[in-house]
Amino acid sequence: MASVTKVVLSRPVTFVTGNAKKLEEVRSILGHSLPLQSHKLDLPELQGEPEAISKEKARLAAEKIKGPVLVEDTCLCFNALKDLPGPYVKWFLDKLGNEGLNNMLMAYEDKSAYALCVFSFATDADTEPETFMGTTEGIIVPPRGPKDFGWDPVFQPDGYEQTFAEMPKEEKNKISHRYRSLAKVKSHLEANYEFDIPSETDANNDSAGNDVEKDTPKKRKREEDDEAAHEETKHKKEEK
Ligand SMILES: O=c1[nH]c(=O)c2ncn([C@@H]3O[C@H](COP(=O)(O)OP(=O)(O)OP(=O)(O)O)[C@@H](O)[C@H]3O)c2[nH]1
Ligand SMILES: [Mg+2]
Repeated sequence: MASVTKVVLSRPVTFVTGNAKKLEEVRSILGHSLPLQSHKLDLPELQGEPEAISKEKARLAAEKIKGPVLVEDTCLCFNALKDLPGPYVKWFLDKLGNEGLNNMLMAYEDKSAYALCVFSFATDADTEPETFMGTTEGIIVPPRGPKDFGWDPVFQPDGYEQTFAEMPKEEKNKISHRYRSLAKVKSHLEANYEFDIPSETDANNDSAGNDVEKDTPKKRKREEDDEAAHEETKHKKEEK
């Protein structure tokens, strides 16, 4: 059997996103299977097909981080609307809310939709990013469940009675578009790359000198506390 020469990476992969909820799911899906750190940055996004948007995000992220990066772009596609809002769901959700997403399908009998996650991995800014797609099929329903993550309250995956928002997180993370895409990322990286990371301290900074914080238990705990405090304030506001 021909043996595959693996590419050696001397830095952890930096997951670049401006979305704390995505990061939370990525961490819990990947666990410690991959040396991963995060960098909070809301990257500019092209208009176009999901794969092209995700790839361009990876190029921009790799330019900024100057090391191996992982990014993702998430779409929510309504079959009756020929896959719209797709990659533009963020803006539809911002302007119209979950009720508005429902109303968009009012004129159609077909409420079916799919969630699509397109991860892109790039070792550096000059190498073509590799993309990995994962989808979960479902239907769009009136909002049910906690409102702490995007359109989760209106997406009910096929074969389930609960919306993504109503499901325990562990359940969503076993069937989600993000899980399915990350499973491909993980097996591709395991098969083609190996990590040889020099020292603990070096890994705390990327080669561009950005302060990229390592994913330590202490960091996670702090972020969980921040998140909990944020949620508590949000709920108090909503109760008023
Ligand atoms: O209910 C949800 N369940 C999910 O599993 C999920 N994943 C993403 N989203 C939302 O869909 C839009 C994607 O836009 P998006 O991919 O550009 O993300 P973003 O701009 O928030 O982060 P990033 O681009 O910095 O990574 C944004 O509104 C996200 O909040 C989700 N909502
Ligand atoms: Mg975005």
